[in-house]
Amino acid sequence: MRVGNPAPPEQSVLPLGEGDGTLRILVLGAGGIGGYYGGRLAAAGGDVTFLVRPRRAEQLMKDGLVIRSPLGDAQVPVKTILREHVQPGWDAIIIACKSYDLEDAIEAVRPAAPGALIVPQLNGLRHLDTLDAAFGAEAVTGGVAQIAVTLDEGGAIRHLSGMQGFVIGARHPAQQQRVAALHAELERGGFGPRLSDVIMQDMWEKFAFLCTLAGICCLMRAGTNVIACTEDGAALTLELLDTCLAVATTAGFPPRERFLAATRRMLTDTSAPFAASMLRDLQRGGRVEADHIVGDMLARAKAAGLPATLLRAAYAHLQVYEAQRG
Ligand SMILES: NC(=O)C1=CN([C@@H]2O[C@H](COP(=O)(O)OP(=O)(O)OC[C@H]3O[C@@H](n4cnc5c(N)ncnc54)[C@H](OP(=O)(O)O)[C@@H]3O)[C@@H](O)[C@H]2O)C=CC1
Ligand SMILES: CC(C)(CO)C(=O)C(=O)O
Repeated sequence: MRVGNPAPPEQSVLPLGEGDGTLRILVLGAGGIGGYYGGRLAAAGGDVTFLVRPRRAEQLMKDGLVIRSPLGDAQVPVKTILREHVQPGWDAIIIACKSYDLEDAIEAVRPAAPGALIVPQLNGLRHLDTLDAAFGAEAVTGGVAQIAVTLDEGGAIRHLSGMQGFVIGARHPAQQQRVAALHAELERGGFGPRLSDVIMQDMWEKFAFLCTLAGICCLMRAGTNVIACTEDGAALTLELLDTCLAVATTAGFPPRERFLAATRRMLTDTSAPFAASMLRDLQRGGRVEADHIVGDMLARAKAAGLPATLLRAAYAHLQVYEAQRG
């Protein structure tokens, strides 16, 4: 791994393409998701620049991007840029912020967007509509992150398990070639990106799984392994999953058998700690993506006339948390 001090943010951005076929990738946010995948790609020699805010830029300049992972640690000097210096000239822009920061993130990347694929890696679905409205549906790909990561207080990315899945796929025929080229470039990062030809199916399945996980973990303030040890914990978790899957099915994305079996097993496994990133955010008193995940699923359930008692309870619980947080 390369280690050292990168150039100051203002000086660190290269002008348009270097002509060697390497794709120029801008990553919005060097938190858990952006930092992990962008960091892995940068460590492997990819042309990655992080669009960050001043505090994170200073941290990255001082320490480089630090990854602590059971799959191998890394400390990588990375290029950063502040929003006031952003210009066009990117092949892809990976959006890796929380949903509540999306509007601001859109304004930050807007000058970089002409000609670039917009590659969101947020959980949920509703961000696709927001990004389509901002950049045009032909620019915005689908994406799923299958990983558990968190940014620690010192600015290091903590990878919490050996899982590191990254799925991308075209949502529009006009994107297909460029998405395939981006996938090939991401392979350099060593995290095994998967190119999906059914990305909306993948996104719906992840949405249903995550909404169940976040909903039940936050409601019970515990991981699914603890919940599943109680008298009704596993049954309640699977009931919530059924509601989310009914919403997905109504939207035209019934779950595939393999997903269903694996998800049921994972959500009721008592052998190893497992919790949603939303529970970690809540336990440290931070903001949560309640509206984007649980609220959105509930709105869709209501619109479809589906019974959703547990989903309503989970969302009410998160809204109470947010109200008390102030
Ligand atoms: N963490 C996980 O395990 C997983 C997360 N996800 C999803 O990925 C998405 C991102 O989550 P995660 O990486 O955990 O979140 P983090 O909070 O760790 O990282 C988000 C980063 O985005 C940065 N950011 C936000 N707005 C801007 C902006 N305008 N300009 C520059 N930087 C900005 C924040 O910067 P700053 O530090 O300055 O606030 C922050 O560092 C979420 O939708 C989440 O649900 C999906 C799978 C797993
Ligand atoms: C469930 C998990 C870890 C899968 O990637 C996730 O997306 C999250 O906790 O936000």
